[in-house]
Amino acid sequence: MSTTPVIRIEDLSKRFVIRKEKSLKERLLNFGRSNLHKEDFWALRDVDLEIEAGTTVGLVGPNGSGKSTLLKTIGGIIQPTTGSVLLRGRLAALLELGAGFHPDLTGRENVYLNASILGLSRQTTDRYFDAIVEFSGIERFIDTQVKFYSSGMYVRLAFAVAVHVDPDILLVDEVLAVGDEPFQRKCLERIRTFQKEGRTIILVSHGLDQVAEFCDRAVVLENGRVAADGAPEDALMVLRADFEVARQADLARLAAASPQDAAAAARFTGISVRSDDSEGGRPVVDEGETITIAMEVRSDAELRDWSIEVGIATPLGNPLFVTTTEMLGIDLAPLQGTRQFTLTLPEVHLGSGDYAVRTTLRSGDGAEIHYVPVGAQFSVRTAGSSRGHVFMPAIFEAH
Ligand SMILES: Nc1ncnc2c1ncn2[C@@H]1O[C@H](COP(=O)(O)OP(=O)(O)OP(=O)(O)O)[C@@H](O)[C@H]1O
Repeated sequence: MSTTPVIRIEDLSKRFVIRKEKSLKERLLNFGRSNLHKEDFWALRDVDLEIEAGTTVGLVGPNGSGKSTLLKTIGGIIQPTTGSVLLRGRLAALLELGAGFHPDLTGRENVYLNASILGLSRQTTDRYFDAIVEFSGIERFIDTQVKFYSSGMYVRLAFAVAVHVDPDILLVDEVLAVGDEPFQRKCLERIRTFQKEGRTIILVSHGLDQVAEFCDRAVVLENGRVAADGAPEDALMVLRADFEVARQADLARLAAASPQDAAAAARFTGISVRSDDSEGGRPVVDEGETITIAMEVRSDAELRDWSIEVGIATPLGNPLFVTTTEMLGIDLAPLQGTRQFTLTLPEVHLGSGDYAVRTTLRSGDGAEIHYVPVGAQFSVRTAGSSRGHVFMPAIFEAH
């Protein structure tokens, strides 16, 4: 695989001007002038990215963080306010539903129009036409105006065109999600083929597991800026942690609306992993050895009939192990104030890698009182005789 950048984004920013209705007071004060006032909104700020040929990059982030704006800027559909995008090679893009299709033209006419915009001659498109229609699976509607298409039919045809025009770079926004399951699977298979052929793909997705599975790299956008960029596992961990911060802030806001409940709410006030060894500040345990998870819980009001759940998850948040005080047959005494607890796992049989400890406080009916998805992290070291999240001794013999 070559390491030449095929996309170079430098210092890219995009400003939108939003027009808002003025309040009644503002209207009275500005009598006679427009009822709208303008506000600048920066959808992208100082984005620098270099994307190497042959990589699949997942663009992730909360709603409104600028993913589609970045993809459209790369696709040349919107112009940046500052900065530049340099591309090497033919680009095909699947952006907003309907982008690139003319509603009054038929599917057939749109295939030719689209292909010619992407630089294909009529003869070349003639050659690909049947394959495009077959891939799309909408033969019956190919001579219908696309304004009568369902959103799924739109995407089927648009994806079919995009993958048949021999692009070096493929941009795919969330649109694939509107296709039905068999079609999505077909698209993902095609994307895999593209990867093997060394093409470059940028994929916007809210499916973080999908990004982890398909992408070599993930870029996290938050408020128009790059918040993390790197191996999917690391970048997605940043995003998940930020989602959790936002969720806790939401909970805090809700709690602030009823301060009595907030003060009374029980919560974890400390979670750590103890082991004999550490690397770069992170506890490390050798396979087969012991770790101890220490927790501190605080409740200002008396907490009765409650339990603690402790889990171990991969950096991407997939749970591997869960136990609860209930499962362990332990009845926790009522709690008022602060108390410490430990859970000891005398033999850790995980594979090499990093893990997160997640903890949940639950009331007697199982309802969640406080959930901490990444309370602490630790690494496991093995002899290196296997890969995967579970460690098992392996003996190989010739007979
Ligand atoms: N044409 C426009 N005019 C004004 N504001 C816009 C325009 N296009 C996008 N925005 C704003 O820019 C921000 C980023 O939008 P964008 O669609 O890029 O986000 P996104 O990360 O793709 O979100 P989602 O996950 O919801 O699809 C949003 O706040 C959006 O309202």
